[in-house]
Order: sequence, then C-alpha cells, then structure tokens
Amino acid sequence: MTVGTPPLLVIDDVVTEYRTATRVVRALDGASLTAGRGETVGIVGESGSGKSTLGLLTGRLLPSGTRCPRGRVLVDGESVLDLPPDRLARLRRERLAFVPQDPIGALDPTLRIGRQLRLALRDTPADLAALLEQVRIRDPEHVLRLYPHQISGGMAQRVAVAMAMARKPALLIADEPTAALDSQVREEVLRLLFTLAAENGTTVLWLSHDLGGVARWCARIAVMYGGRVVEDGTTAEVLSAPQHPYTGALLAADPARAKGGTRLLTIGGTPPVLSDDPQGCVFAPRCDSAGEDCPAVRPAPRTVAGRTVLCHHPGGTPETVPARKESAR
Ligand SMILES: Nc1ncnc2c1ncn2[C@@H]1O[C@H](COP(=O)(O)OP(=O)(O)OP(=O)(O)O)[C@@H](O)[C@H]1O
Repeated sequence: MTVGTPPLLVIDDVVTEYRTATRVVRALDGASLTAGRGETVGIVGESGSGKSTLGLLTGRLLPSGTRCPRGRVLVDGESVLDLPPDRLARLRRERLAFVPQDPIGALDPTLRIGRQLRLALRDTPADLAALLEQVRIRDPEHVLRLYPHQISGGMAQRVAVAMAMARKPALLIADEPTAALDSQVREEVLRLLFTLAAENGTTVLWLSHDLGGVARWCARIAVMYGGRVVEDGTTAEVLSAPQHPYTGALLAADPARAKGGTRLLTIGGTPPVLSDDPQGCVFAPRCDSAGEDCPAVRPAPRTVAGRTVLCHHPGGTPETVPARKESAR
C-alpha cells in the first residue's frame, strides 16, 4: 500500500454471528484486515475459519438475521454496515464485484448467457461479445445464445469473471472461484482474473484453499483461524518463514508443498466453532507451542518480522516448539 493513501478496504475488529433456530455461531471473532488499492490478498485457512463470512460481510451480503455486534467495515471510506439501502446498492453496483464458487449455480438456468449479462450490466454500456473475447472465449456470439447448462464449468467461470470485471470494480471478492475446475483451466481462469484486475487497478480478495495459487497470484496473504486473521504479511515472507504456529501447520499439511518421499502432515484436533467470547487463544488446544498464558489470555495483534501476528509465542522462539503434527493416514 502506498504510504499516505487511505486503504480501499478496512475491516476493523468485526464480530459476526449467525443465528439458527437452535444456536449462535460466531463466525468472525474480531477479524481485522486492510487492503490497499490494486492489492491482491489471498485469504486462507481451514474450512469454517470464516473466509466466506468475511467476503460476504464486505458487501453486507450475509443472510438476514446475521448480527455484527462489534466492528466496522469501510470500502472507499464508506461504512458498509451503516449505509442506507440505496447507497449500499450503489456501492455494490459501482465498486464491488463477486466471483462465486459455483458459477453455473449462480447463473439463472432459464436465461441465455447474453440475456444474463445484459441484465447484470444494465447500467453499463458494454459490447458483450468483446467482454467474452476479453476472457478468451472463442466464438462469443455463439456462447451468448447458450443456456448455462450448455457450457462447461471453465466457460461459466470465465463468464462470471467477465461479468464481475465489466464495471472495472474497485474491489473484487473471489470465493474459491476455481475449486471445481481441473488444474489447467483453473490456472487459466486465475490468470484472466488477476490480469484483468491488474489492468483495472482492482483490489482482489481471493478466498482460497490453494496455497500454491496464492503464492503465484497474491502479493499478500491473510491466514484466518477461529474467525480472526492470525497472520497477515507479504506472501513470500509468510510462506517462507511463517510466524504463527497455525500458519506453519497449514503449510506442513498442504499436499502441494509435500516434498517427494516425505509424509504429509496434518493438524491434530479440529477447528473451533465459537458461540460467544472465547477465553485465550482458540488455537491453543491444537498447538504444541502453547504456553501457560495461551489458554488464558487472548492474543492481541503484534508486529513480528514485518507482519501482523496474533500469537503469544510466534516464530519458534526458544521457549516454543513447532506446532503439533500428525502423519496422515
Ligand atoms: N448461514 C450460516 N448459518 C449458520 N452458520 C454458518 C452459516 N454460514 C457459515 N456458518 C458457520 O460459520 C463458520 C464460518 O464459516 P465460513 O463459511 O465463513 O468459513 P470458511 O472459512 O469460508 O469455510 P469454507 O472454506 O468451508 O468455505 C462455520 O462454523 C460455519 O459452519
């Protein structure tokens, strides 16, 4: 981020709670993140760590009944959680875009691709064929006449990228947009997405399980655990020398990083499902670096090795040992 330029996105100490008939699930527990204009940020963490909730929160797109009792979200200086409906709609239309996990499911099965694009971009004059050409769709006139079930997952994801980028959004939230694609198509879609974002100066939050992809495409990485960002720094530094024991464990458990002949490591225990204020560090029960203070005292953000870390014993200091690892079966 350029010094002196206000960040495009500020998520500050947000608590978010889903309410079901039987329980409260606290999906974000004091999550904080900032992103500058044009920055590319990969948000990683195990299932349930709060990535999708953070993405939806950014556009105030959480299901009705979801509560945010604490914190604030600013997009381009506008307080998303406080905006009246008309200004929220304008913010979403003019400055935000989302690429969903399941593009075919997100498209209306009863409408041709061309009609859907026209509806989605009704305020934006756009040459639809040129838009599809931009995402390397050959014979775009033909594709515009097709229904969603007539196109492949990779094609649908390109259409979703074209739709999202047509308005040159300030902020793009991509929630695992390539999870269902094979590796070659996945890389092509990511290349398109990040190339268009760079051309337009769009900030990207990529919610991902793909650490290798984040390493290739994102300048920054934010690691989530238990509804908080527990480590946040430049991707190269975080991946080469993780400071939070959870980041270290996540990297050790990544099949793509396992060296030939070595056993894949998994993180023992299960991630927490919170319902109210937890005591201490919620990773402590799974962490061999934990000291006496960890289950008792909630870690505050601190700067370690040039990044923000929420841990009492970061970076394998002498009194710590690596996070608990168990060999995978
Ligand atoms: N609509 C909902 N109602 C109730 N609980 C929910 C809802 N959506 C998410 N949760 C819960 O909130 C927590 C955070 O979920 P979230 O989907 O944000 O995590 P995630 O990191 O995106 O997971 P994944 O990688 O599997 O998409 C989880 O415990 C999840 O079960």
